[in-house]
Amino acid sequence: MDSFRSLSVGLSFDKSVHGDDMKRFLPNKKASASMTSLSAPRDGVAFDTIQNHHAGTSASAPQHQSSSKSVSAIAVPALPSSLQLFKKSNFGDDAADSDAEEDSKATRDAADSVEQQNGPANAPTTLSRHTPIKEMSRKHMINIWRKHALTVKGSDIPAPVEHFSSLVRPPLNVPEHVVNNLFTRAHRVPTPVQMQAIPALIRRRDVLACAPTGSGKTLAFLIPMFALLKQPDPTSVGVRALVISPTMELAVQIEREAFFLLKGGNRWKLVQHGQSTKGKDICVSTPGRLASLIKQKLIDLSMVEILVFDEGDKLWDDRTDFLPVVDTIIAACSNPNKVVALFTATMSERVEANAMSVMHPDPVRIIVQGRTSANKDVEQRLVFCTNELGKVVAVRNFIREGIRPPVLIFVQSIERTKELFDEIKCHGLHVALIHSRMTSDERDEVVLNFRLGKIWVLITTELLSRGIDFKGIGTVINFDIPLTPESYVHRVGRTGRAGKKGLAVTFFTTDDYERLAPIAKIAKESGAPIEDWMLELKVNKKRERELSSKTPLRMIVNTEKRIMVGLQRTDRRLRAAEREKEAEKGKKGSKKRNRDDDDNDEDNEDE
Ligand SMILES: Nc1ncnc2c1ncn2[C@@H]1O[C@H](COP(=O)(O)OP(=O)(O)OP(=O)(O)O)[C@@H](O)[C@H]1O
Repeated sequence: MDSFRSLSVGLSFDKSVHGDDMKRFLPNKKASASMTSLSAPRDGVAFDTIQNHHAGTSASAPQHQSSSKSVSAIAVPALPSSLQLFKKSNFGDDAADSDAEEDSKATRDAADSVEQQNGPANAPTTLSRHTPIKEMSRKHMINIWRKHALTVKGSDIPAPVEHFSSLVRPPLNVPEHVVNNLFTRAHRVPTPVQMQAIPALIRRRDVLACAPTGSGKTLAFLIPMFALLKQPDPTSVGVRALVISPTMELAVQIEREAFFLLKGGNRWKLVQHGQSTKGKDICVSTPGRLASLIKQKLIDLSMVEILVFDEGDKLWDDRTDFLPVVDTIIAACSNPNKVVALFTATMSERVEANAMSVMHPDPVRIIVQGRTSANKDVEQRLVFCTNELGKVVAVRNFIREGIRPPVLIFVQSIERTKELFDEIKCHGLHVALIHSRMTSDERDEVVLNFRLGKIWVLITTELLSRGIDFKGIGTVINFDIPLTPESYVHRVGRTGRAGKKGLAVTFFTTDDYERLAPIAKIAKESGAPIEDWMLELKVNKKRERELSSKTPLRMIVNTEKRIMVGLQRTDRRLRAAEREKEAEKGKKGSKKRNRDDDDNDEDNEDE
């Protein structure tokens, strides 16, 4: 942690270049308040999660306990009826569109009101006052799919949803508070993956969805989760919805989104680590944490009604260590009627087949754009650097010429996060590093500070390559070229999120040529101007597989460390040479002694 304390040094960004970006980081009370709320529940709101025992920060825990005695419930009052967005009896799509301005004002008022109240939870919402959604013709469905580059497979596919206001209407019946909350964020129109995945899951169909990074997959499974669960069930013996994510950081982020959606609803409960799961509704966790809870019999998954694998290709990839753990979890989710869903931005056919083996027959398969395609809102550049030192020079040049902060830099190993941190920290940047060997408290602190804009440049490993939604990341730099095309898609997808534009720069040297072609292909397909020679550097499939699991050896990028390691190596070589010399001398000495002995023997024989 000492390294992080050195980060609050002055900035050296050019204000004329970064004026707009810097404004984002000026103290913003509203943003700070919402940041604080991630770990510190607001008035009248208490929520526990399986992860927040470590996310939570020492400051949050005592507040939490003092605000609620039985610390495991969200207790937010529903909106007063005068502020309900859905008070109109006929809240159709057209009406919603024309009332857009009015709604957003009412929604802001409603949100403010929720913040201020601290009363008991409301009675269940009545949904019958909404008119049912009209049936959609097959032709209209196909038009929507075409318009949004959606490929949808499966039989009897539920009609896509074109506006969030339709969600409250039968047969979807999403709780009103969920939709109210979407409107407070000005989310009115679903993204393509949401359009199709939400109705499919609500109709209890298993779903396999592959859609670009930053296209709203989290809400695509959380919204139907609330519709499927309908009401909190304090009598349930175990959790009813389970979301599995590959990293703790992502699990915490998903919980935050769930927390956002359940505001204003009834007393939904999220599981806290170590607590009994009795009477709890939702659990978001990593496979490792879950497996350990299952082993200790601290979690009952037999009641799970909806099981979601976020970043599912990582969890279902048989080249990773997750698969046996995932098997244990699936075995524990013994309810045969559960709905199973997998969401990702990159899905190979092998992963799809693996996942389908635990789903009901005929799941709805949704692919937006392609199986491994980069987000088109990200401007992608592949930059040749002569060698490792050339990469350091290139990073410095980027910073000097005016980088768009916040910036995320990916390297291939934990060691290299430290090396690069030491190499660029002297440039007066608010720079930090994060990797999986840090404690969860340290990681939380870095992530929070990055979110708050206190850290401008964050150096990381694959740990943050997937799922993490940092608002406003302007630039991603692949300092070390990713090992796989999938990793490339996820890494560059940390920018250009939710319709915003971003820049992703990938450095490569002559040593990286074998890895370049598939990445260049993805960049080209998403509109980057890629030179043909890069696409022609193909390797065969076998070699491609080898490369994907082999981290290349690279020269140390930190000058001090390189000199030190170089000196140590020279020292070791000198000592080895000396030892060899000594050994040689010893050998010669003993040969001579042997010869002398032989001579003596001969002398003796002569005698
Ligand atoms: N319908 C919507 N309209 C506008 N913004 C949205 C909508 N749905 C989600 N968002 C926003 O888009 C951003 C990205 O969403 P999310 O993190 O779910 O993306 P993702 O598809 O899961 O990305 P990744 O593949 O990287 O995990 C979030 O900030 C979210 O609030």
